[in-house]
Amino acid sequence: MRFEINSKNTIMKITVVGAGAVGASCAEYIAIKNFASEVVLLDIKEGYAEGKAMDLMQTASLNGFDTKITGSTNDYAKTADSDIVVITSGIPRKPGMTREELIGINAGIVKSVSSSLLQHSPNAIVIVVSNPMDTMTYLVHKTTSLSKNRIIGMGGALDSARFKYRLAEVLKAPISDVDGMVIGGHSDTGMVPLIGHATRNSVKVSEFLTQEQMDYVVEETKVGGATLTKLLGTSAWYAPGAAVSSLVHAIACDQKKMFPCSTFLEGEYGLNDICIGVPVILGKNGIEEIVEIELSEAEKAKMQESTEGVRKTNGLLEV
Ligand SMILES: NC(=O)C1=CN([C@@H]2O[C@H](COP(=O)(O)OP(=O)(O)OC[C@H]3O[C@@H](n4cnc5c(N)ncnc54)[C@H](O)[C@@H]3O)[C@@H](O)[C@H]2O)C=CC1
Ligand SMILES: O=C([O-])CC(=O)C(=O)O
Repeated sequence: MRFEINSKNTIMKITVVGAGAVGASCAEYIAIKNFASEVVLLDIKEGYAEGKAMDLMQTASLNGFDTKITGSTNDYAKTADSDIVVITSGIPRKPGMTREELIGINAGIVKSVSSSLLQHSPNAIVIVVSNPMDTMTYLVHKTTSLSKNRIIGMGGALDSARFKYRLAEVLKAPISDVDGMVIGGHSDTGMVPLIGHATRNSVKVSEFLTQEQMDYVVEETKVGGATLTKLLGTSAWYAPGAAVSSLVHAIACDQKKMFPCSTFLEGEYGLNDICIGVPVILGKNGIEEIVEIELSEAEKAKMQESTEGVRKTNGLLEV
């Protein structure tokens, strides 16, 4: 075995619920990064997770990983003692839909899945992916007894990756040259790409780009998921899977990396009783710190607007 040694110096078990497009992509990236001993894929569809796990395991000798991937049809006993659990179960949107429209079906799924997972892994760190993600993260917060540092919503890591893709496009620069972050709600209107903070090799992008180019980057970033949904007929999975695997890696290997994640706020950014995307430090304890950065008045106003959108969706929950 040649696993990267994680912080606990132990082996890591990770469960991914939902063996669909995002869940399988996430499992694949986790395996390829070779830091986990075991990934359990679980799905409600008979044989589906077992099939995906077998297919992925048959890439192991080709891709050079030792992570063991197993599948389970709704048997949570097989997920017992997971260190990290990822919830991707639920329906994706179709072209023309918003993420918020998924709440009716996905809230029930996320509530029952998180409860089943925690019965077998009461100390797990939970990463919520199912949409509408900020509201599903809030739901897990409200319906489980997990401490807030162990409940993490994935959206900002993906949105930031799309932001960097668009920045690189207009800058005509390699993506490795650009840096930028998206905070706020994970929705078509609620994302707040921090264009004023974005850089190319530490130089603000405003030095290179016109206002029109920066507006283009911001708008394309916000509708990044909708653009792909229109092209694919369902929502994206490669970048979402890669984004989740980056969060899992940061936690499993105690990397103390900063990502924008949806987290329960208690006064940070002047906000309370909401899960929304802000920069956090991820390590072995999950969210180890919420980082409060200085926002401009315009950014604060956008964050406020985003908050109102998330609260409206939270209001549809029956908790
Ligand atoms: N937060 C984010 O950045 C992103 C979120 N998403 C969301 O992730 C979710 C999954 O998307 P896809 O993988 O594309 O969908 P998919 O339809 O390919 O896969 C979902 C899987 O969940 C399973 N499932 C449904 N109910 C279940 C239950 N009760 N227990 C276990 N498994 C169950 C289904 O059988 C299916 O295999 C969607 O809600 C989507 O909107 C997708 C991309 C990015
Ligand atoms: O667009 C969607 O519905 C799925 C998602 O959250 C994303 O890809 O950002």
